[in-house]
Amino acid sequence: MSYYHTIVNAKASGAPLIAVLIDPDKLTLAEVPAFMNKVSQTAIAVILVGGSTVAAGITEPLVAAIKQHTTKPVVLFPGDVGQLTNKADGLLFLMLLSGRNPEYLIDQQVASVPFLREASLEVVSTGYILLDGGKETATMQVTHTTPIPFTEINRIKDTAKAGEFMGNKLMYLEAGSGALHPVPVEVIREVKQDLTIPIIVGGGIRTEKALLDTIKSGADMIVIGTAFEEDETFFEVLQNITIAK
Ligand SMILES: CC(C)=CCC/C(C)=C/CC/C(C)=C/CC/C(C)=C/COP(=O)(O)OP(=O)(O)O
Ligand SMILES: O=P(O)(O)OC[C@@H](O)CO
Ligand SMILES: [Mg+2]
Repeated sequence: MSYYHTIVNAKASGAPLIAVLIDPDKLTLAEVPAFMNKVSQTAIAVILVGGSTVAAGITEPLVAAIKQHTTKPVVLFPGDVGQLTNKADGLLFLMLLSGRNPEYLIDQQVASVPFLREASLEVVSTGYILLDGGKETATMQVTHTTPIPFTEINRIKDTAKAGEFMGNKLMYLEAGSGALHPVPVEVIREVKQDLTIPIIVGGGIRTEKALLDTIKSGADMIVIGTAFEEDETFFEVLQNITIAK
């Protein structure tokens, strides 16, 4: 099935999807079998692959190795055009709406077209809103953009709604990889009420409480990366919770 429809169905059912983010800079090919064995024992439904700074050429063999261990959709979450590979199933076709850097609003997207025209990836237009999770992140450094503070709720809502009006099919609220503070419940609730498209939330979710709060606030897909990188026992947290809003 289309990964986009899997997310739309999750929104309709009220049971959000959990996605693991695998950073090609951090997981080696040799570590893939054991890591994917842990993934397979959890309710993780989507595997995202990407990073803000990934060396060219390493994403493709990693995705190929991941695919050998799962039938779940493997979706690219790329920081740049160099991370594209047709070995994945889908692509979050990101535009960085919180920033004002044309490189991440249109240039990377245009540069990806010669590849995507020949590829069979499921391409889904995704607004990407970087929020201030209390720590300078790699994404801020790479994109030379400033995140929006959690307190600027109207600006966050207007940015997300503008993305929906411009045709985004998904909206990603990002506190930043390894954020000190995940996206607050109130921010997710307010954006959710205002949009018709599914909402993805990630950044700094590393405790059971943070995960449960994010689920309850209405996120349709929740992305967790650092918690698994730093402590693989976080997989057990996932096994023990009920994923329903
Ligand atoms: C459409 C195409 C081809 C590319 C989109 C390019 C855009 C707009 C990217 C948005 C900005 C960006 C750099 C996003 C990166 C998203 C990501 C995978 C973040 C994860 O960051 P980590 O690499 O985990 O950071 P750390 O290394 O600090 O943990
Ligand atoms: O690594 P963490 O903090 O889980 O964040 C996941 C993702 O939203 C980062 O782009
Ligand atoms: Mg990271």
